[in-house]
Amino acid sequence: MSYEKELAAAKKAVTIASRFCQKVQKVLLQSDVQSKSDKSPVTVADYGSQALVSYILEKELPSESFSLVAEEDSGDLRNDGSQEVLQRIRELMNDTLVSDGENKVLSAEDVLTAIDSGKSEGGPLGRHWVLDPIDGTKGFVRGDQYAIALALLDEGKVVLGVLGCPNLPLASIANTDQSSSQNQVGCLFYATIGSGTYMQSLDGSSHKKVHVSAIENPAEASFFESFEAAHTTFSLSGSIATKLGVKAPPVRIDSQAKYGALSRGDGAIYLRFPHKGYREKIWDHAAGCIVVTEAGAVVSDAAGKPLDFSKGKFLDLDTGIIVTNQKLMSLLLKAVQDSLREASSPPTGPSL
Ligand SMILES: Nc1ncnc2c1ncn2[C@@H]1O[C@H](COP(=O)(O)O)[C@@H](OP(=O)(O)O)[C@H]1O
Ligand SMILES: [Mg+2]
Ligand SMILES: [Mg+2]
Ligand SMILES: [Mg+2]
Repeated sequence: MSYEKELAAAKKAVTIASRFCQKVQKVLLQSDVQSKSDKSPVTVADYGSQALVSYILEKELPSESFSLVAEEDSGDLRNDGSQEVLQRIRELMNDTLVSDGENKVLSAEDVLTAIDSGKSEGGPLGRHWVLDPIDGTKGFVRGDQYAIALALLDEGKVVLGVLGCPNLPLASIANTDQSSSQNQVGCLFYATIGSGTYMQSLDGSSHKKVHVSAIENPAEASFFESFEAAHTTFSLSGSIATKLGVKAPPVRIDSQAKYGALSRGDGAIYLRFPHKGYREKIWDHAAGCIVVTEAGAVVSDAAGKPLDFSKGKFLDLDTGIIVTNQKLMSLLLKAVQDSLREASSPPTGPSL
């Protein structure tokens, strides 16, 4: 099955959305950042990116029935107090569309309609686009890493992924300070099922096939995890790394840029252990998962089961997500299960 048309449309959509987000990050105002009902942040860029990706996909693939599962919805933008924010999104988006040669000026209603195309629930049948318009909004607001993550689900399987990482240097971030200024920044990773993973610069100048690290000795491995302590359990990943014999300190960056960095071998392991009660959403992992899998990695939950994207908006998984290459996975799984067992059994004090 070829997904050429869909890949071309997805790359165009993510590239335009990435350029839009780069522009907005430079001029982001405090008033551009809102807080959603779940207390998580959302910005004019999250909304604008979702509207742009939805608009471009529908324009580039007119014939197909369009189903999009996306993180944001227009609810908060439709209430009276949000007219100014909506206008700002519209102006910022139209600037981008004009500078990208798209001869279309969107109205406020067009913006709301485009955002709301993302209301699909996904599921095991048919085709669904899966979009996180800005993954790592906290990183985006902080001026650090974030990603535009777009995937295609076909009959419940992720078959295509495009990951725009506007702030990720083209050079490895293995252990250097990823904000080092001399590097060109802005990467686009893409993969289709069975065809490998490629990385290009956002401006399309450089382009190469990438592969995950082939490290077999954990002592040489480094691992990636969230920047945000609220999103993962640092003590658990630390214990796993120690059991594995990993010497390097963790590389902590926001968003699915971690999957992109792993796909090109910047690190060998990704550990994600959300705190109790958190349910992972498919848009936080679909694109990253195929990008790193097609580059040679294994992605599983803490029980070693592959992630299942066919169950709607949520990933129902065991405890956390672990990623590494084929050679290290059995060692990693054992370290994970030993650490989880230790964490769940209370420390045995001296017998009284
Ligand atoms: N308590 C929590 N545990 C795990 N992930 C969480 C979380 N709260 C939010 N997230 C998710 O973590 C994503 C960012 O991933 P990372 O931690 O790798 O930077 C956020 O995506 P958004 O920024 O799109 O909302 C959000 O969906
Ligand atoms: Mg969010
Ligand atoms: Mg996200
Ligand atoms: Mg998001």
